[in-house]
Amino acid sequence: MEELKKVQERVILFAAQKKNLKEEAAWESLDELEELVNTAGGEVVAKVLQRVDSINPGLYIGSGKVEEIREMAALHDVTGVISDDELSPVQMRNLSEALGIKVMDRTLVILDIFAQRARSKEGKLQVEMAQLKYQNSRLTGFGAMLSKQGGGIGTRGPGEKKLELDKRHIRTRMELLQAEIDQFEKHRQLLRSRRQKNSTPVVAIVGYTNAGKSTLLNTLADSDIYAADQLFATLDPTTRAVALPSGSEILLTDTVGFIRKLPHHLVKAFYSTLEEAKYADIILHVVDASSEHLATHYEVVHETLKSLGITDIPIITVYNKIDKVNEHYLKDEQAMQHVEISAREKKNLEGLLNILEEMLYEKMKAFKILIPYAQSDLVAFCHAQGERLEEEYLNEGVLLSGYMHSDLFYRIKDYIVD
Ligand SMILES: Nc1nc2c(ncn2[C@@H]2O[C@H](COP(=O)(O)OP(=O)(O)OP(=O)(O)O)[C@@H](O)[C@H]2O)c(=O)[nH]1
Ligand SMILES: [Mg+2]
Repeated sequence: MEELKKVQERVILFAAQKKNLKEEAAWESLDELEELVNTAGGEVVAKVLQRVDSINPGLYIGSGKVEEIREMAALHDVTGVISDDELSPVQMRNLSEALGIKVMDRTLVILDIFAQRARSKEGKLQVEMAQLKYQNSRLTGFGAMLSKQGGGIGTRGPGEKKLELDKRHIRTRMELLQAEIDQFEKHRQLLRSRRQKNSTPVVAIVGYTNAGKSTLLNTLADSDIYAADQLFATLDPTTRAVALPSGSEILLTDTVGFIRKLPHHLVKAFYSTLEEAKYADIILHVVDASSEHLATHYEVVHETLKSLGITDIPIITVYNKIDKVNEHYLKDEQAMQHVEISAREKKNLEGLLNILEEMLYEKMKAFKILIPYAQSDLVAFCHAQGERLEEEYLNEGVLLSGYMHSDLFYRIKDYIVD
């Protein structure tokens, strides 16, 4: 493995803001890009926003603005520039020719952070795959430029491997990766079907990056997975068992955070592990209630869920960091359920668990049945599907009482006693 040169990036960020969009939103997005760059280890020297009627297909921004950035770059001795929107291969090539320095975009920065953060084998495979897809379409300008540069944002692979830049190699490598990813996929399906048989309810925690998802899982499951004040602290999903107030158990899964402007194909690549959420019984949408950008975050999460095909799972909106909030904030009155908590200060966790339990078991109904001893399979069925069971051995058979999902009542209806 080749050692990568450690390059301290000093960059200028830039964005084209279409006139029909609010200027405030464009700055908000640029500020977030700065946070991403800092997370990736770079330093932002300046931020440039240009209002445009339409996006320049050749350069993304106007040529006058490009010249302005070129002068600014020379003056501040920067190593590169980063666009807030994903650049087309053509725009990237033209811009790097015009500026003579490394040209990057938001997608590349996110990929770079993911490359540094991936821990699991599957996570690493997925990041590498997404990086190769990104590069494959940009080899003409971008690849040559990266080889010249030899380090910095966009050149790191999972585990600091140097990225392969040859087109033929990329294709072969992508096929190999896909085969391995498929294996993981199958394995996950198997685990999932086992869990379904087990009937332990699965609850997935989703939300914007840095909302406090991992902190919530840690508090509830008394675990110590990595949680930190940075974007994309979590990349690999983690599942822990958590006891509800009644004593029954759920499986709680933490997931990778969402962010605005993530291109669709990347959503698919990175969020395939979010399939766990797709099969969850309930989704906890954790929102940082103290963020001034709460409304955007909220929307991005709902949009991303929709693009992943997750539309019919009940969502509990969890307003987190309530300890930091003192003014009124936007509340989602539309949400089926919402609750205010502080994961870090352990405030109102019982409230959250109670709502969770209520929602999970609202379709559970009490039953009391008498099963003849010959029907031991039915007793086993009740043990698998029932909750809070009590049993008594009588002469005629087993007297069982407890709670069961009403959809399953047809299996026991012949044995019901008052
Ligand atoms: N004040 C306050 N801070 C919190 C609370 N919950 C989490 N945090 C802080 O918010 C930061 C982000 O928390 P994480 O749990 O890592 O957030 P996450 O949603 O898992 O973030 P990613 O994995 O990066 O997407 C950390 O510094 C936490 O200490 C809370 O209830 N109150
Ligand atoms: Mg996390």
